[in-house]
Amino acid sequence: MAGMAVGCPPLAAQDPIRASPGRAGGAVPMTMPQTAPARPASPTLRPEHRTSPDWIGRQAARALILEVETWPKPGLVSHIDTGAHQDMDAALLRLSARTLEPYFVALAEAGAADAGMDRLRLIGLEAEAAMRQATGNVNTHRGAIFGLGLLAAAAGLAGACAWRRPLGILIAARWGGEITAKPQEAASHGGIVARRYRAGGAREEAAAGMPSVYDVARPALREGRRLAAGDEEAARVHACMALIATVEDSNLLYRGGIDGLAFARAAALRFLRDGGVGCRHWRWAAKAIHDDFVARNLSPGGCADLLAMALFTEALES
Ligand SMILES: CC(C)(COP(=O)(O)OP(=O)(O)OC[C@H]1O[C@@H](n2cnc3c(N)ncnc32)[C@H](O)[C@@H]1O)[C@@H](O)C(=O)NCCC(=O)NCCS
Ligand SMILES: Nc1ncnc2c1ncn2[C@@H]1O[C@H](COP(=O)(O)OP(=O)(O)OP(=O)(O)O)[C@@H](O)[C@H]1O
Repeated sequence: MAGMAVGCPPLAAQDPIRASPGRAGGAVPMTMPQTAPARPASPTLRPEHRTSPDWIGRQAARALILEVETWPKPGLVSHIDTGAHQDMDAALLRLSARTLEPYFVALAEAGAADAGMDRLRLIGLEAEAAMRQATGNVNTHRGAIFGLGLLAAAAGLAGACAWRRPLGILIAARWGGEITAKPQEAASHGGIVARRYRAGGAREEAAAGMPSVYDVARPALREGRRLAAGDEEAARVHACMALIATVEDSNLLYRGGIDGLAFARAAALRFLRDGGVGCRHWRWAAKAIHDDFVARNLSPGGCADLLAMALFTEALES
């Protein structure tokens, strides 16, 4: 794969995270940089054998399963309970993750061949169809297919052209313009929310290079490990709360409107301000927030996806 004649996209003249279409309204400039980007210099990718499409696909499925095996995540499905969801449980999410693995492999291969967004979208739609077939038409991972799928494609492209900077920056530089140019779906829940609240959702996050993954979830995972003496599940809960406190999650907006989003953010922020997973009784504090979300039928599915994406990028970037 490393020998393939694929040219990496030139770096954006400005940091695509700060100057992305989603954030600043302009197209990502595809010229060589004059100055170093603002994001901290690169996590280098792992050795070549660990960037093969098969390995990338396995890591994507593993990240989805790790996300499920995390409790308490406010309103979300886990191995302990189904949160604010009537139509899915942990077993269905695990089945969905396993079903999607070959599609993540295909996306990594397509990325390695420098495919454009049209090709990636076709594979993404096939993955959605396979997910619905396997789950009896339940939307277990639509948002995750999109975000993790783009990261898998970026990992494939990065391996093919020795890209040594974050995968999110590669997404913004290679596919950000095409993601922004595609009209928003009218009938999807994300589309309805985008019109009603001018919320950018999953597409804006991706076109901006996944800032919530790199600037929120990854630092929170590290902080969670420090606070909870290396307890990985605690670190994932800490990162989930950090995401809920900041992300404009279209699932929260669809189910709870502006008030639901504000309630969710305030609860997560209070948890973090009280010490997060460094607090002695953190699990019960998180469980109380989980119960409040369930009582209000709130579920931050976008934050769950972003947590999985953070775990995936940790596995691929050292
Ligand atoms: C862009 C997508 C996510 C459509 O989303 P849309 O905004 O129309 O809304 P929809 O309700 O279907 O899904 C939104 C999902 O995104 C996630 N999400 C919500 N808010 C956010 C956020 N702020 N950041 C990231 N993800 C979020 C949630 O899981 C949510 O369920 C995607 O499903 C799509 O276009 N699929 C077609 C296939 C494709 O293009 N694939 C690309 C290559 S993999
Ligand atoms: N553990 C999880 N629990 C719940 N949702 C998750 C989880 N992990 C990821 N998600 C994301 O949440 C989305 C599903 O959320 P949800 O069921 O709230 O949305 P919906 O199907 O648009 O609408 P509805 O509100 O009618 O159920 C999926 O696209 C998926 O990517």
